[in-house]
This record gives sequence, C-alpha cells and structure tokens, in this order.
Amino acid sequence: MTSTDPVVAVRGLTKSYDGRVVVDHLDLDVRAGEVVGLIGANGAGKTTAVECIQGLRRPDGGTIRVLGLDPVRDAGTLRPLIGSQLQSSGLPDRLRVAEAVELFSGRRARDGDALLERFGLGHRRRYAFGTMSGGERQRLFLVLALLNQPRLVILDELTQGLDPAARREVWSAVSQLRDAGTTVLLVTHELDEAEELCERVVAMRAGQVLDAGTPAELVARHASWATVRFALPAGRAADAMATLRALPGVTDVARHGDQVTVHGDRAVIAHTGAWLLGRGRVPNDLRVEVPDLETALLALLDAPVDARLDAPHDLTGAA
Ligand SMILES: Nc1ncnc2c1ncn2[C@@H]1O[C@H](COP(=O)(O)OP(=O)(O)OP(=O)(O)O)[C@@H](O)[C@H]1O
Repeated sequence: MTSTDPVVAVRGLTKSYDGRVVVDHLDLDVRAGEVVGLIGANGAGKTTAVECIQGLRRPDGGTIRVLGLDPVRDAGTLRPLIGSQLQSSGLPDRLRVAEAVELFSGRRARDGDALLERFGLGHRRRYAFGTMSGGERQRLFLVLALLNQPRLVILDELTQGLDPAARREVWSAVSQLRDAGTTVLLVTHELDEAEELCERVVAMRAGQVLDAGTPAELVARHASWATVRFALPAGRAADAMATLRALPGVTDVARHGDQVTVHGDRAVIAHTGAWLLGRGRVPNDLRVEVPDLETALLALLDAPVDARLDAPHDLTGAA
C-alpha cells in the first residue's frame, strides 16, 4: 500500500441474507485523514457494509481492502488497526471506566488517562459504566475506539438516542478526531451530524450508492432551490410582483398582504437582493431559506431508481 492509496477501498461489494441482496455492488473509498459519512434510509445496507469492511461479515462478492489488507483473510493483522464503536456496543454495568480502559488496552495502547481527560471523562475514572449518562457512554466508546492508535475509526449511530446537549458533546469529540487527521467512517441517520462532521457523504438506498460528495455538493445537486422572504411597505407588494417574477432563476412569487415570497434556484438570492438594493432599502425582515442535507437526501431517495444512472459523479469520490 502506498501513502496515496485509500485507507478503505471497496469495489463491487455484494452481500445477501437468506437470498435477499442487502448490499449490491457497492463501491466506496475512504482516503487517509477523511471523515466519510454513510447515510441513507433504514435497511439501506450501511451497517452490513461497515461490518464487511471490518471483517465481521464475509462478503458474497467484490473486493475490500483496508490499509491494503483483506478484512477476512488478514483479520488478525487488521483488527488492532481499526477502532470501532458499533451500533450494538455495550459494556457490563458494573465495569468501571478505568477498568474498561485497561481491558481494551492492547500492545499499541496510548495513555488511557490522557485520552479520558481529552474527552472530558477524567473525573469519571472510578464510575461504573451503568451509572454514566448516554453522552458519557458514547464518549467512553470513542476513547476505547481510539485507545490502540487505530489507523481507521468506524462509528455506527454514535449519537442515537442522545439529547441535544449530549449530541453536541459527542460531535465535539469527533471534531477533535477530524482536526487531528484521524480517518473516520461514520454511519449516521442524523443528517445535521453528517453535515457538521463529514467532509464527504455517501448516500445509499437498497444496498447501492445513489450519490457521493461533500454535503454542500449533494445539496447543490439534489436540492438546489432557495426561497427569499421579506415584507414591502404597505401597498408596494402588488406592484413588485411582475418585476420579481421576471428576475433570473425565479420560478414562483407569492404575496400575502405585504409579505412577499420569491422561490427559485440559488441565483434568486443574488437577484432578489440586487433588486431590493436597487430600490434603496433592504427590508429588516429579509430571510433566505436554503435546503439542508436532509432535504437533499429526501429528494434523492424519492428519485426514480434509474435517475441515479444519469449522475456523472464518481461514486467512490476518487480524485
Ligand atoms: N444478520 C442478518 N440476517 C438477516 N437479515 C439481516 C441481518 N442483518 C441485517 N439484515 C437485513 O439487511 C438489511 C440491511 O440492514 P443494515 O443493518 O445493513 O442496514 P442499515 O442501512 O444499517 O439500516 P439501519 O439504518 O436501520 O441500521 C435490512 O433489511 C436488515 O433487516
């Protein structure tokens, strides 16, 4: 493996359960230092794919290389090089934090105490797992995933069931990994999480990749509209309608009293802004709404199956 080879390279991965195909010719690359998110509907095959990547499941077809190794054939060599927190992670309730760190420490283990401090768990060393909050547990799983200085970290539904504050804590911990250049493959349903943490996302449906790119690229490709809202002084809104409709990119203009809504492609933001400036006054209540990754994914999942074949994008994300 050379320094430019992807950390994870999956080609044509297929996996069936009881004759039902759940991963269908999946291609996926994760390059060194990238945080890549696997997103998609329930049952899209995300967990199965990462389990194959970890060597926990044997693929039916295709090839997988992780750090240049085959996850099944080279399982012994690869296991210490991957740090993982899986959907099914759990620890005995009575196990103390320090004991868990000791138990999981391998030959390559770094200073567990320093890691606990880094993730805000230094004061919890003597606490039993069963007494910890959801956010603390997930941060402990992150500590355990990182303990043996893995070359790849795999996180599956890391913040599922956490309250907003605990999610933020865990996000901040993952951001630290990203900033430190750790290679992370993240499975998530939380699209705000993917937008916050992932440099690249891979959207899956029915075992196949629908599209891949930065969150902004996916939004631009599948939800490229914008809506601008503002109020015009009493009586002026009606006159403005025809002018606004003629602006480039505008597909719809609506008026409720003095409230005006202009809808269209992204160019609408600039043209409506320029028109307002040209009138000499920017309304105080000017608002712009643009879709997020969730809207883009919903549009993508709704698209007919063959629409993805029109997408000229490299689904592995290779440069
Ligand atoms: N061990 C198994 N035996 C039989 N079917 C399975 C098994 N594991 C998963 N499946 C099925 O395979 C399909 C894909 O599941 P998988 O967990 O990989 O999807 P996912 O995208 O991770 O879903 P979720 O987001 O709900 O976790 C689902 O229909 C699931 O029920």
